[in-house]
Amino acid sequence: MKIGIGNDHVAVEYKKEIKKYIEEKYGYEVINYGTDSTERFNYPISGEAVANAVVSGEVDKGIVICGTGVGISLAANKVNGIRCVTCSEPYSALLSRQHNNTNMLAFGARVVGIELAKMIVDAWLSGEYEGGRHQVRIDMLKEIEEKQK
Ligand SMILES: O=C(CO)[C@H](O)[C@H](O)COP(=O)(O)O
Repeated sequence: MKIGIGNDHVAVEYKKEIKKYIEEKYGYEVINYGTDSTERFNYPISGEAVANAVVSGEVDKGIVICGTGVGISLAANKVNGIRCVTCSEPYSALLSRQHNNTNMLAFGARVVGIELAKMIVDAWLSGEYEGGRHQVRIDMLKEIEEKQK
């Protein structure tokens, strides 16, 4: 499993800790698409970079972090094929995998403490898409994307 990770200037140390956590706990390869500098860095750059890596298959899933998780998830969700959830608790993270087949997770370094963020990551990584009745809704999301082309 390969995970792409991205962040802005707000979440540099936070990103490093989440990256290390996933590598050590799961043994997954975590590829960094974010900034390692605390100089102001515009979140759409890394949101789009991780999203492109997910849709191209360069990585299997993506995790993106900014101050609130909002801006960077908006950027990711602009890329066709991305379903990025912004979470501040584990329940939605898990259900977003089971029902919405999310391929990216976002959270806010200014919102969610690092230990809660690890619980959100655990819930999200453990969730398996259930398909069935949910697939028609995923197909409808795809249709919305197609209509925009
Ligand atoms: O949360 C964010 C986007 O949703 C950004 O991290 C936040 O807007 C950055 O703010 P500033 O430039 O004041 O550090």
